Amino acid sequence: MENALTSHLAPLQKDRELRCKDLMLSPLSQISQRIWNPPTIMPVTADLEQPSSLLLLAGATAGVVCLIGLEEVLRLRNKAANASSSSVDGKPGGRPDVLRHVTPEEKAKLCEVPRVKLTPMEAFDALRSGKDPHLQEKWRDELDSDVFYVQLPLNKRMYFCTDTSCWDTLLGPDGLEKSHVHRLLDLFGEGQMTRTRSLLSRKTSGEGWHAIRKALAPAFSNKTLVAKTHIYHRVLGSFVKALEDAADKGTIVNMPEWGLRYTIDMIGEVAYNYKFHAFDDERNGEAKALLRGLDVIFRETRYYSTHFVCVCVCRPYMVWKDQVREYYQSIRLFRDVCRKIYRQYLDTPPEKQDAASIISYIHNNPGYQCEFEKLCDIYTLLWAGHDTTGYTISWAVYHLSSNPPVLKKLQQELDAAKFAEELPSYDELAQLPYFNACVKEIMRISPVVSNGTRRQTESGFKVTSRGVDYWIPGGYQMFVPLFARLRDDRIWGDGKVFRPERWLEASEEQLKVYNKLFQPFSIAPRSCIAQHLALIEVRMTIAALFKRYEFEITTEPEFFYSITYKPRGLMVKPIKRS
Ligand code: HEM
Repeated sequence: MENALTSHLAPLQKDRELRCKDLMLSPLSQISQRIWNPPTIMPVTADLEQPSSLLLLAGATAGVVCLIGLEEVLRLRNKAANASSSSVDGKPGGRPDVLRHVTPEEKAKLCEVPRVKLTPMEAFDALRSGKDPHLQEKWRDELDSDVFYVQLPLNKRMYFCTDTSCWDTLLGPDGLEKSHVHRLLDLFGEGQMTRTRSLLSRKTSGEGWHAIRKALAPAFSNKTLVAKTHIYHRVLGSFVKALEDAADKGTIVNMPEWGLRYTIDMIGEVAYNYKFHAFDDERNGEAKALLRGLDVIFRETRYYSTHFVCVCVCRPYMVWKDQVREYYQSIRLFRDVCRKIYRQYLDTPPEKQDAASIISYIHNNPGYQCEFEKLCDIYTLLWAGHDTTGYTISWAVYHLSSNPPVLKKLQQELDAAKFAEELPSYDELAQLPYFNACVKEIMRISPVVSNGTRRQTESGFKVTSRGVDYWIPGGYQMFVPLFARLRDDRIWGDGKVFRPERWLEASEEQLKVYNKLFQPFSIAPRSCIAQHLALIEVRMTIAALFKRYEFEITTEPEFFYSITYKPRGLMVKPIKRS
């Protein structure tokens, strides 16, 4: 792993300094990058026998202690402020006014949220390991409550609300803000202690999110995306060809890995006109190194969920851990590849730039304050744009291959359909009811963004669930897991069973309820900006794969959660259909 990463880093790093000057226009960003960009500071490679390294380590330790203390002081201050601001007559700042209209008298009558019966260390381990993606469902059933919290070490808590009726209140336009975790620590460390953040992590109000999203929206409209069908077909064509070779040779395929190779190719071309050549054995070194690197990043990023400040500050000093070195190498590789993508775009003469590509919309977006902010969204879209779709395709292979009667029915429909070209178009697929029911069912039972994202309880507020009024204190992280909504037996009857027929058999009334609750892309205003892109890609791919192949599962997957929900280790043998 290290060799693969290092060999791809070396050439990219050659003109790194130059590009940093070029792209990070803000001097503040440059300075903070240098100070806080862990790969460039000493400790990761520190020679512990050098007195200077020891001094640095001692200084860093003192810094960590101060930061943890500072964080706690800020939390307590926030708590005190919330206690006084939770009245109707106060004029509190921030957004969730709807949530906080509770008088002190009312507050006294509210119930305390039940705590998950785990010690802080047990809760930390359970969340960090990612081995049980259905934890929140389990905790909900154990406590018989849709609102609960886990206590974590260092006096931290995470709140969860699995009640679907609270969804609009918590995530809707007047709902909770994005978590302050993102303010300190954006994905891949780029936002660490800097003012830069990505579309995914900006607060809904006051951080330019609205302007940026509005200017990016046309790039993700159905019309713009459907016009790129030739690109989807080209990339999908190489994936189908690779599977054909595997089928001819009887090769067993690691489906999640292949899914990600395919979707990184797709997002590279659709969004950035950049070719990763992930299925070309001669040229796929960069893509392979990048995907392995991202796997390392996600593994490490799990620690952020619980103790982000400690992790973000301490990790660079964990010199004895190989995985920490790998983590920073991977971040470096990821950043450098994104810079290369942006450089390639900037070097393209304007008349040859594709004005409808997502990178053009990023580059010409007046919402960003500097080039570095644009780069942050190039990272975000590259990551979010392949991981989610890649694992959805793997889930499709898993569910359809594990349910032969469903697969048979689906293939009958696909066989009967007439497609104008070899690969189907978006409009042609829209005409296939059973196929569309299968796609919905896959995304219902295995929503890749199963936890939603974290939100922040900026001030204390009231939540009513199952007729009980709870008081949620301010200053904590809150999760509104998608799983709970999409797999809840109280809504779906047999929520944990894969049954596409439910979408076709439901009465009109029932279907209305299902469609309202089926929100794998979350709800406005922070719903997925790329949902049309995701649906086009996922639909076309599922249709193309299952029209040609069947997949024999040779190794059952391990259900795993780390940022996204994954069927880890799913091995399949593609078999050509006669
Ligand atoms: C099956 C595929 C996908 C699923 C299930 C999915 C799901 C989601 C969900 C649930 C959110 C909301 C997170 C929150 O509550 O804060 C989200 C946001 C987002 N997604 Fe996706 N997504 C998918 C594909 C993609 C793709 C292909 C891209 C990029 C090309 C993308 C980019 C983003 C971005 C940038 C946001 C943040 C939007 C904002 O806050 O304004 N997603 N996605």
